[in-house]
Amino acid sequence: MIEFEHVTKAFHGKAAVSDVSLNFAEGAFSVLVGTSGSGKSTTLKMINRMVDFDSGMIRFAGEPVTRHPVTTLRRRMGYAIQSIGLFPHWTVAENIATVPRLLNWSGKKIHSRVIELLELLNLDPAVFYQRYPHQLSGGQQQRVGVARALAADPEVLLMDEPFGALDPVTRSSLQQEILRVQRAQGRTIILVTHDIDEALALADHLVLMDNGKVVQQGAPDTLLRQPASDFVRGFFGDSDRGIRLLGLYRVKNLVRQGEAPSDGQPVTVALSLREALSAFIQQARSVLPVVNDAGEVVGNLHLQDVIHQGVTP
Ligand SMILES: Nc1ncnc2c1ncn2[C@@H]1O[C@H](COP(=O)(O)OP(=O)(O)OP(=O)(O)O)[C@@H](O)[C@H]1O
Repeated sequence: MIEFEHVTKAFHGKAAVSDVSLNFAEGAFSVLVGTSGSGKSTTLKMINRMVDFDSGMIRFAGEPVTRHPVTTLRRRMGYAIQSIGLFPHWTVAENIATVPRLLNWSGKKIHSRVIELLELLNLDPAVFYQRYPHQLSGGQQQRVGVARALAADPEVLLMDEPFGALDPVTRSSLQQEILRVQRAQGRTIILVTHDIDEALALADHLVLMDNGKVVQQGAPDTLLRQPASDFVRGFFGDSDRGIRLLGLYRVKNLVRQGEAPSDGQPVTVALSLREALSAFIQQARSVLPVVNDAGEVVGNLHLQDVIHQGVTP
């Protein structure tokens, strides 16, 4: 859906992005991670032409982005950033309605969409609808920024550290919400983050950048199991790779069915193996029963199977 071919961008003679070739597939959740100053934000901003590239080519839906009028691009691509850029003299509702208003939606449709998004992002409409940005906490402003980006149901969502100022609980629930939206509606999402665990939790397609270049890209599992260089290995923390791999798998992948249910507090099929490992340690057991979403016992989980799954070469 979005293709980079040998794209280069320099600021004041210094390359920020060098010879980057990438393909962001339709419906995929792509995540850019990397060291500070490695060119992630610049890469993102070149997609909706907030920054122009110097050489190479970027295509959106088969056409060079330079052939799409900037206004059209911005309507088709939602954009959410950490330092959120809400309009200070507009209420929360007006901010969220920015693009729907540009698209001439009816007042009624805009109102119901704003309510729906406030609820989605856990902001009580009765409290927040009429507030102004300066009356919100940083995390609430960020959520309004995400709501604004989602408002007109864009084909592509570009997000630059959108959850940066959130506490871990809100951050995790918003991550789940974005994943749900992406899976349910097949949205193409490209997200920049510093947070390795966030990147691993969200990405179908992970792009690791360093010094303006793509160092490795692929499924998270591939980057963890087959790091292309010592830099990649070090980036994911050599000693944490096994634990991080466990975060990519669910209990349901390893259930041993047909065994007599073990003693112990059950784990659920949807739990990550990383969380299941904590349950083994907390309960000082090597086998735990597994329950499905309806709470029925479906088999056992063995600690040795979990450990095996987290073994890296
Ligand atoms: N508008 C600009 N003017 C001059 N230099 C810039 C500009 N934007 C980015 N740069 C430089 O380009 C390089 C890449 O910056 P970019 O913001 O893309 O990196 P990043 O990977 O997103 O960094 P971070 O994770 O720290 O946000 C950096 O060296 C930065 O200083």
